[in-house]
Amino acid sequence: MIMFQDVELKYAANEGVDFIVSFLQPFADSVGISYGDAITFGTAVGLSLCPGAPRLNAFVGRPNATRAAPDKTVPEPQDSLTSQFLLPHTKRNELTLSLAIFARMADAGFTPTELVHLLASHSMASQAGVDPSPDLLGAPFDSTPFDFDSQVFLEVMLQGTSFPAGGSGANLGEDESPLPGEFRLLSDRLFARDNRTACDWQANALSQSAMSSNFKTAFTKLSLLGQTQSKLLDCSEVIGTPPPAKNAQAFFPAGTNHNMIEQAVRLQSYEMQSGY
Ligand code: HEM
Ligand SMILES: [Ca+2]
Repeated sequence: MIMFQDVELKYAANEGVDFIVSFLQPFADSVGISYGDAITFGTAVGLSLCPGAPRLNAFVGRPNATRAAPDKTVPEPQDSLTSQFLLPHTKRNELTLSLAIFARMADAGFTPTELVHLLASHSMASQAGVDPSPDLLGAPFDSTPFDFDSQVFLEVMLQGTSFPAGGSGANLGEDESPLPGEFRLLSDRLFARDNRTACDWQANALSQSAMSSNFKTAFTKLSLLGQTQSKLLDCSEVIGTPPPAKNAQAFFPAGTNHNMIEQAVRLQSYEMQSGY
């Protein structure tokens, strides 16, 4: 991504990544480490400051990429979970060829369960490009964007009620959220309700400690993708210990309650039933 940014930053799915690339590249160049090491080591150092996050391993010594990744491998929030089909978007009347998210993750060796585990990252995440309205710059995916916690898993299970004020409403890849100012990705809504991922999603909603350690395992795998672990140096000891989680478990934000939970287990495939 950094090595071949001239090519890869033009891919639609990478919109918004340019900022961190322009920060990490000069940093990696000045200290003489590869871009892959800068990304994974930076993630471990960054998360060590976040309440509730796991203490990540830090392996270093990756070589730089030798060619650009092809386009259409990174899922977008408007993509379907399984099938490739033309997704009509009611508001803009545009047609988009949808990727099959589970298949693209499988290409990289990740199961739907591991994808859910990686999505703990959306507990400390916000959007800028799905709805580019200035008021929604940094609109978070859960009510606690500075905590690595189970909130995103609980809150995405709540019934959506409205699009955030100040935004342009139903954007491609956007879904109604349950809280003012909160932004929901359509793909996250589907993961929480599809029978292949709903149980893993609920397990993460119910347990802060399992959510955190699940992420650590899946992220270690992600950080070693395409690498031989024995050829890398384990520098994990220099990574600090993150502060403990502020809450032992997820809570219902003000104005929400258990009756708003859309719990899914039995549906054959939520995306089929709801027409996505
Ligand atoms: C199906 C898979 C996924 C989809 C469709 C998806 C989609 C998105 C979108 C649309 C945004 C907002 C980008 C913007 O508007 O600026 C976002 C933010 C983010 N995502 Fe994902 N994501 C997925 C998986 C992941 C995974 C596996 C990780 C990490 C391992 C991750 C980490 C993040 C982070 C950290 C942000 C926040 C960036 C920021 O706050 O600037 N996502 N994601
Ligand atoms: Ca959070």
